[in-house]
Amino acid sequence: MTGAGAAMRRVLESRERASLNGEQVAALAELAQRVRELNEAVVHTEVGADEVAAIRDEVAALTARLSAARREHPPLVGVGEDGTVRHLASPVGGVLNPIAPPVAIVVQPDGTARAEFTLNVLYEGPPGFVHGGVSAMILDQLLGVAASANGTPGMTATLDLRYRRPTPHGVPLVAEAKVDRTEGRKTFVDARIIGPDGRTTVEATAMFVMPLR
Ligand SMILES: CCCCC/C=C\C/C=C\C/C=C\C/C=C\CCCC(=O)SCCNC(=O)CCNC(=O)[C@H](O)C(C)(C)COP(=O)(O)OP(=O)(O)OC[C@H]1O[C@@H](n2cnc3c(N)ncnc32)[C@H](O)[C@@H]1OP(=O)(O)O
Repeated sequence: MTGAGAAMRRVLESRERASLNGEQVAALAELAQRVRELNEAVVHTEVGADEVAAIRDEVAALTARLSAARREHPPLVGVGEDGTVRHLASPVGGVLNPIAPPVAIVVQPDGTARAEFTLNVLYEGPPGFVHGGVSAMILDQLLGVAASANGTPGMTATLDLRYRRPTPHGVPLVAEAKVDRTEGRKTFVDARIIGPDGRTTVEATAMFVMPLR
């Protein structure tokens, strides 16, 4: 394992996060997906007030059932040789996190972190378009994964964004990030979101700094 990977492992282990097996992850991921659908249905519903009240009580009862046995911290899965870790409850693409937009990041052989995804109305800012903070969050994650895949993970120290044109929701988007260079504990990464017409909507550059301990 690289020094960076070992450092990441120490950071993660110090937080005493549980690991789940594949079957447990799959079952909880399906639950999270149903809750994601519930979230969207809440935003769009036009059912009457009595039905809203009845559903509210049913949801509260389900929350109570799930809370009958609780972990202190959300679980994580696996730390790879390159220092990467699958953060199951990540707010970006975390399969167990019902508020996470469905952004599955794949690292390509040349080190580019890439994701294809469609955002629904839950992530809307200006009507018809993605909230700028959501774009920033997705790019931060992608930038961080690229830094980790490079064997130089770190904390986001700077994140610069340029919103070139509005990012539409409800249509397929692509985001990609690639390490530009490293300088000691610092890793500089570039990223962008690309709209369905192939034009860049948001550009980002970030500097990640590996904490000393
Ligand atoms: C190894 C563990 C890394 C943890 C990774 C995180 C998550 C793990 C999970 C999954 C991994 C997979 C993918 C990644 C996923 C997502 C990415 C999202 C990441 C985040 O969501 S993360 C949250 C937001 N992020 C913070 O919460 C940072 C708070 N902050 C700090 O934790 C410290 O601030 C830190 C560590 C940044 C630096 O602390 P430090 O003590 O090591 O720094 P120090 O002073 O020694 O500086 C050393 C050199 O960096 C320069 N420098 C430092 N900071 C600078 C700045 N802001 N601007 C310009 N230059 C800066 C100095 O100027 C000096 O430069 P020079 O050497 O040239 O003089």
